Amino acid sequence: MLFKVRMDVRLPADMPKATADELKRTERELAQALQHSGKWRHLWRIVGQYANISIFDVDSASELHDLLTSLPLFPYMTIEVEALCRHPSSIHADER
Ligand SMILES: O=C(O)C[C@H]1C=CC(=O)O1
Repeated sequence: MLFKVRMDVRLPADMPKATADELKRTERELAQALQHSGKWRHLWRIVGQYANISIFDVDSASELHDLLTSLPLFPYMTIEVEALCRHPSSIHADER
């Protein structure tokens, strides 16, 4: 199942830089592992915002929920999810 996910990150202004840096480091490690696994198919920065648009390929909505809530930055993110399916006019036959 494909999902489009928008994540907006807002770290508290008074969060120590070392804490923020460690959160971002662990977030990057997990995000890259999930990309290597094929679960996190696309990760795009939204220009000018501390936000991203991502495409996830997971087996269920529950799996996506578990994955998103496991992200180190989850407590500091607002997340919007939209389910996707194949467009009948798409020329990309491999899309599910
Ligand atoms: O920077 C972000 O958009 C938030 C989050 C998503 C991947 C990652 O490494 O951090």
